[in-house]
Amino acid sequence: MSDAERGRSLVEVEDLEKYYYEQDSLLDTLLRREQTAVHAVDGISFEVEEGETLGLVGESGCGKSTTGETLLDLREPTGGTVRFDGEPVSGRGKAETKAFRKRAGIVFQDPFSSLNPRMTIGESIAEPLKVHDLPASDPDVNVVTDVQTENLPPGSVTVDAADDLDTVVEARDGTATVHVTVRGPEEDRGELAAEDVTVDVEEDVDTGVEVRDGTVHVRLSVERSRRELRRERVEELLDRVGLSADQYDRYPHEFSGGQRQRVGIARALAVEPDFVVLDEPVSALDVSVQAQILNLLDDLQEEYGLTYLFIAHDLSVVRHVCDRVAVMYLGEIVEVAETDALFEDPRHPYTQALLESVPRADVAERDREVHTLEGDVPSPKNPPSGCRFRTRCPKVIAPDDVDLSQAAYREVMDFRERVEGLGEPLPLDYLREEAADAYPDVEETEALVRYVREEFFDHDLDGDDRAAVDEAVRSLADGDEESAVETLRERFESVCERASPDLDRDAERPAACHLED
Ligand SMILES: Nc1ncnc2c1ncn2[C@@H]1O[C@H](COP(=O)(O)OP(=O)(O)OP(=O)(O)O)[C@@H](O)[C@H]1O
Repeated sequence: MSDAERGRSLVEVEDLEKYYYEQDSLLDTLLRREQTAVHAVDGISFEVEEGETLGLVGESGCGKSTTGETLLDLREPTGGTVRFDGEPVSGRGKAETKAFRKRAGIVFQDPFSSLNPRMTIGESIAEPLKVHDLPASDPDVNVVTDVQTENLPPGSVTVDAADDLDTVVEARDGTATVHVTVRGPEEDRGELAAEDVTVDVEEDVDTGVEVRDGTVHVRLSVERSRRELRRERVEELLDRVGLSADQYDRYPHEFSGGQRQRVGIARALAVEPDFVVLDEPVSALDVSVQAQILNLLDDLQEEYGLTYLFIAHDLSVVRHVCDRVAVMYLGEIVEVAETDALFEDPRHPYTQALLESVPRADVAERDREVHTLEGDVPSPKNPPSGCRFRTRCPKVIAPDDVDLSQAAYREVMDFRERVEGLGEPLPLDYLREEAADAYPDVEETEALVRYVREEFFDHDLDGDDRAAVDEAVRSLADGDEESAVETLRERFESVCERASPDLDRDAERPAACHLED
């Protein structure tokens, strides 16, 4: 979509936090220890503009689904606000919540587990219609008729349309127009009777004709029951999502993954929402089917003027679908950009690393050096200080007087983490034994110093860098962990661990990285 078409924020997220609390063990419960908070979403702000598709990407466990579910008021936020069309989504009354649920829906990754296996797919799609008592007439919609007459004198026809015709006639800009043609007999047979008149209506409405005093009175109405109307609506939806009306009575297990996802989409669209969270809608599907579903989502967006939040871990999917992309890491948004800008010039090292791991079709590109992301996302129970990506970042900023390659600096940082008890603990007794075996003629502590340097550092350390590491190992040998931590911190502490970089949303290219400061 063009920039001119976008602009108004439909969803506004401000400092949103969602923590999960879980007791670690039975012992914690018995001792009434304080619960550990899982910082799934930790202070994010962004907006989704009307009519756009905003991508939300990041590795598994970064908090994408939690964000989507909190946006839809399916989870209560721990802090911050979500506004939909200017109104806060949580803490509202029953009626307002119901009205919001009609306007905002979700498509899940796995349509099989989100569809009730005991319901036919028609029933599944009809369910939200039932909940919202639909189809129903909208009092704000004006029903009008567009009448053509044939073989009848001017002014001899009146057409009366019931107010609720908008339940079956699609409204555009607040008006539902019914197109009617009323025909009289080809030849004049004297006095006109109702049987001589035919009424054709383009839309699917019921008609009644009476002739009184030479005037034809046509009545347009909907005579079908709500149940019949629902079935019709579901059949239309099935057709619209690429299935067929006669599949209404089939069960989910009779469908392929792609077909089930089409059902999931029809179910989400049944109540004609404005906003849909697509939570990894194609991740569970074969690659060949993915494109079909993405095309369908695209067509439906165009047709119904939908706004999407598209959650994905796979950047390659996002590229062709999203107008803008927000990149999430460990509960935070680290970069937001227009899709093309993000792919052509990613600013945050995490975005760069995610892009590096996207497989390229291009043969020339396949040979390029790939720095895929190493390790896992750290636990959101105890996120790293400062920049959360720093423990895996290939561009951590060393202090000015530390002149080490990034690889050497990374080794120091990883070692420091272990000394600080954040990574895997150092097996000190084992290292002592190994050091004594390796250097039997060297004093015990000095042997450990040498051994640790050899074991943990592939890159050479010189001068003050080496002195700081050696000094820290001596402190460890003395059982003084605190001094070891302090010595290493004094020499090597990075701005990336000291301060959390902000995402300046007013910047031309917002990226929460100290390299952008
Ligand atoms: N109900 C819960 N209780 C406790 N922790 C939870 C709960 N739901 C999610 N989490 C944790 O919150 C973090 C964020 O999870 P979330 O599912 O939102 O991430 P995600 O980016 O969507 O990942 P995925 O793609 O794997 O779903 C994870 O560490 C997850 O383990």
